[in-house]
Amino acid sequence: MSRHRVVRSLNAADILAETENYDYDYDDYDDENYEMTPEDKAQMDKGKMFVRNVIGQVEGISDKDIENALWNYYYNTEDTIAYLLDEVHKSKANKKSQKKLGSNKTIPVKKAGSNNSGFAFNTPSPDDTALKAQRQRNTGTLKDKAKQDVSSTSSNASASSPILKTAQKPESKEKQLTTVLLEEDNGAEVLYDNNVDKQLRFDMEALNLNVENTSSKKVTKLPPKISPKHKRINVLEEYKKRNDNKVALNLVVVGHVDAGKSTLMGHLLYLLGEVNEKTMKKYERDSSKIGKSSFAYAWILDETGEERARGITMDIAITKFETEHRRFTLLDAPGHRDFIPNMISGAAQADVAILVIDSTTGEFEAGFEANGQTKEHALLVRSLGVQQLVVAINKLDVVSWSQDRFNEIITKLSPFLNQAGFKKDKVIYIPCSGLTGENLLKRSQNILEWYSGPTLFQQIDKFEPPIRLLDKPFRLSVSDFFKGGISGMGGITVAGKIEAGTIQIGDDVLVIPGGEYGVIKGLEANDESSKWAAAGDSILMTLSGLDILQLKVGSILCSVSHPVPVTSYILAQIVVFDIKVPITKGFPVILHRQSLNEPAIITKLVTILDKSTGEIVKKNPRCLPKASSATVEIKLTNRPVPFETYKENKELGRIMLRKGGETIAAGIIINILSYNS
Ligand SMILES: Nc1nc2c(ncn2[C@@H]2O[C@H](COP(=O)(O)OP(=O)(O)OP(=O)(O)O)[C@@H](O)[C@H]2O)c(=O)[nH]1
Repeated sequence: MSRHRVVRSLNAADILAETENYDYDYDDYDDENYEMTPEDKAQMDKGKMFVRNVIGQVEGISDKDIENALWNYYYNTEDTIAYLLDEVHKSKANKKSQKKLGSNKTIPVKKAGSNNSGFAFNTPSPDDTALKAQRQRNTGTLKDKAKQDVSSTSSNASASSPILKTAQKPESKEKQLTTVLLEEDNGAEVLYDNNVDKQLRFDMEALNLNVENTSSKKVTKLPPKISPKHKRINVLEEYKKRNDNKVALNLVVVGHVDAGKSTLMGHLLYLLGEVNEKTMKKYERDSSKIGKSSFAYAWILDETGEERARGITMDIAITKFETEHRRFTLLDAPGHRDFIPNMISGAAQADVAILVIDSTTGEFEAGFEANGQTKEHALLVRSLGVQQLVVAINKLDVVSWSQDRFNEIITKLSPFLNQAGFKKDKVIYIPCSGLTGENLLKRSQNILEWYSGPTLFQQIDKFEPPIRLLDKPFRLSVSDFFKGGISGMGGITVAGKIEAGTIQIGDDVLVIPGGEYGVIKGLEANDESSKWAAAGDSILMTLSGLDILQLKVGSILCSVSHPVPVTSYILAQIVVFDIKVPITKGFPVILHRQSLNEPAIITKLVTILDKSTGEIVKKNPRCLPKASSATVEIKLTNRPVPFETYKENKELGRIMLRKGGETIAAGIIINILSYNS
């Protein structure tokens, strides 16, 4: 049973009816000379900051435009954002169509008579009027006079807007959408969209923004219309059907350089029949021609010429495979320290991980010491939210399948992994050889005497299903993008993993920063053509109506009705890694969040915390030593970017701090501190 309580069902017509019964003269209202109350001013300032923060510096939207839109929408930031973005979008579309027609003239627009603030609604639609009236009622500025003539107000629809240089048609009544506004018991607002049968949560308190009083009476605009060409899909139902069949998981393979990650996974894919004999023979032939025959299996995943020639993985390779109960998207990460940013971007997409250890004498030790990648990778995947780990103790063929060596490695590794935050029962050690293929799919004869546990294949089939943020607003961190669409269609294609929410063909998505939106024309989820996708899916999405210059790796695509805030100033709780020099105020770092990496400065050391209890041990410390836990203020130095708190979104709320090629700390965003102008 739903725990939501219907507060009120409203549509624009209802509000109009209500307004008609209210006695006032709309023309009598003097917008220009209206004195703002201190409350008005405070609301205006907060709202302006929030709106600017969300849309960023969009060309054509001045502070004055924001103020006027806020004023007209009674400080409702969601409606204001939707309106402003819509206007810019329409303006661009109009410019484009004028170009197509070979005309560079803009359609003349009549000037607004009564508003010289530089901005006016082009077409005060009936609901604008109603809201205005509602505001006037609430501020007590209306004179008790004649009834408003709605039709005359609507026909007086030729005001101009500086952000919209072309003519606009009034929106027809049929197009006005109905929203049922629901209120959650905890005070969070839930918008229930009748048309798409989907719930979207929006809890501004969780963002600590406290921007506006959430009124159960306000009318909220829905996301832009859905193309009638596409029948709406009940994505949650489809998701359930898909997962009833086999649970989908993103698996990252990490470990020190040359530990054998690509060989191990390449060989497993071959044994599973994912690579045919002919291709495998070709890889064997070609790799031996360049004197790298031992890399034949690695070539299944290392596809570029440079990777094959150098014998190292440089970027994340993505492949799919299935076990009896799981459907995996495999992310093979580079081990070399130069490519850690790529590794982070891959690991950020992962639910579970395989940590590959080279058991060869001296090699395990090299990977495990201070500047080896075994420790760093383990810390990184844990900090990025991975809780379940399979440790593949690899290359055991080189050490004669020694049980002693296997145990020695576990003895050294296990305390470290516990310290890094992996629970004992979530870490499983598997002896194997990626080169000979033993204990990958079938039990090795060489370990029968001392090992009776599962093979690698059996163990990964036991990974527990992850918790997906399906009921949160849509979020995707852009990991790549290119011109051209899926299967030859036009547009721009964006790649990334959906961190929260669901989408389907026909939906509009907003790019933050920038505030442009595009319409989803095509989708590929986990390498398969699809009409929908949900949190956890690695997708390709073809968008139309979007300028490619608006996209950047690390940008967030989000739901139009629930944009992600943009800021360059955050409060984070971090765990400091094994660093040589303590962190001090003013420390420059590179901040990583999914595929995003941005220069930043630690501007304030706020507290040192007790690692186990989280209690404050010291306020305003002068430095943060290695292995400490602390809260710090961080400021991005280049540009503001979209951030969400960990409380709001566990996936987007995690960060990583690196300096001089080393990861120095990882943590979570606990507050968004201020907004950028
Ligand atoms: N003897 C033996 N050699 C192995 C085994 N696994 C991998 N190798 C060899 O180790 C070398 C490196 O293997 P890769 O699979 O490229 O290692 P990687 O960890 O993917 O390398 P990066 O991604 O570049 O860090 C190759 O020569 C492999 O043949 C194994 O189980 N036994």
